[in-house]
Amino acid sequence: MNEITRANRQQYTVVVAMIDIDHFKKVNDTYGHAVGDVVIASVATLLRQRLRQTDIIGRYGGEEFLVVLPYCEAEDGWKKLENIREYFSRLRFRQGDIEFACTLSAGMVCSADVLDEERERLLVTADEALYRAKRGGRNQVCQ
Ligand SMILES: Nc1nc2c(ncn2[C@@H]2O[C@H](COP(=O)(O)OP(=O)(O)OP(=O)(O)O)[C@@H](O)[C@H]2O)c(=O)[nH]1
Repeated sequence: MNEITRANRQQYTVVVAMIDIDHFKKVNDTYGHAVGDVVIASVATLLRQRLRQTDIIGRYGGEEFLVVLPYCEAEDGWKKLENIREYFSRLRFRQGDIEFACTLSAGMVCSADVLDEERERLLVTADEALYRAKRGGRNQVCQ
């Protein structure tokens, strides 16, 4: 998490977000692992298309992504993630004649909104927000 350390040192705000496809096990179980992989790849493409080149996008485990947005305020970060969430929910995937849709949940935190001593654990805080998004019904961005 060099970017977070740098942001703390140089005092610019950074948004950290965890993004997770909803009920993904069901996608695999219903349509197969290969189709699941297509869904994961589409999230990666969407993130690359909708975020800046200087933003950091990483795959964090199976169907989970971690993004770090340097020089980004909470409001702006939330809007970007909400836009990605909305767009993804409107995508349609196919397996033969069957068409289906997926949703994703995201948890985010902005470094400006946490105490100094908590800046090192932005990832944990973002993960807690993701948990709230899941518990709150999924297909939403929580901070
Ligand atoms: N197709 C595919 N599946 C993967 C990959 N990595 C992990 N998975 C699957 O992703 C699923 C993750 O499911 P869970 O974490 O249990 O949660 P979920 O079904 O997404 O439900 P919620 O996160 O609670 O909405 C598991 O079934 C994994 O096998 C991958 O690279 N490709």
